[in-house]
Amino acid sequence: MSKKSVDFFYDIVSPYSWLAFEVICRYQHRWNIALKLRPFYLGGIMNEAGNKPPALVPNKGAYMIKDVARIAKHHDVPLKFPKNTMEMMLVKGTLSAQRFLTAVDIRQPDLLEKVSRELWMRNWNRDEDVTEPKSLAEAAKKAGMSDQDIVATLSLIGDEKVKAQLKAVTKEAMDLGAFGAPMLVAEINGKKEWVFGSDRFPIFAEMISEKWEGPVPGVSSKL
Ligand SMILES: N[C@@H](CCC(=O)N[C@@H](CS)C(=O)NCC(=O)O)C(=O)O
Repeated sequence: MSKKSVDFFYDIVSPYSWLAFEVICRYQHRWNIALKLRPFYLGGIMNEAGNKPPALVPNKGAYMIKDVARIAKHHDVPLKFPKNTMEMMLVKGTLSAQRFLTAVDIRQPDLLEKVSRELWMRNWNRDEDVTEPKSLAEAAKKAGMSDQDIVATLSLIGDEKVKAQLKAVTKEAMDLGAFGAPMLVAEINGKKEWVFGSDRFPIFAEMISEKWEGPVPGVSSKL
């Protein structure tokens, strides 16, 4: 049976995207799916959709810190809030990181999963920078990219082709109706259907007729 295509739209600024990313990566070889990782720019989505980061509502922001910590534990993802989350999200941002991931997708798509994870480890585990070329290079190195490829990939960050691809992927999500991250998209009866959030896997599994076995498949207590 041919594999069902699943697209995962994410931005490493988003902690819920990291949780969903680890889950869909765990399932990519358990479900009959062809997973395509789609780095997009959440800042662009927020602007275009007229939305704003949930943490800007003070009570929601305070709840999110607890919520994300609980889900991270439940999902077995080593997520820790950085000291200055707002600065990381809103001042420093992730535009260059998302362009870097786009360049990785163009040059070495097989490394996209590992480089994405290393960038999340930087901003959502070790409270390290993800804006400087040196930081992106360190993440790529940890992900197994060669020094020569790192130089070539970094040089593409400002390239029109990379900027255009990031814009196109962001627009593709917008055209589907995006307002946030993460998004899981599948083609069902010839039509693209999607869910928003790291908490919609049971529904998504049902949509694509696959079995949901919890965020850490194989561990029954995490169902
Ligand atoms: N309930 C969702 C929440 C996901 C979420 O809040 N994502 C943020 C980015 S980290 C977002 O884009 N929110 C937009 C919104 O809530 O309108 C989950 O558990 O994953």
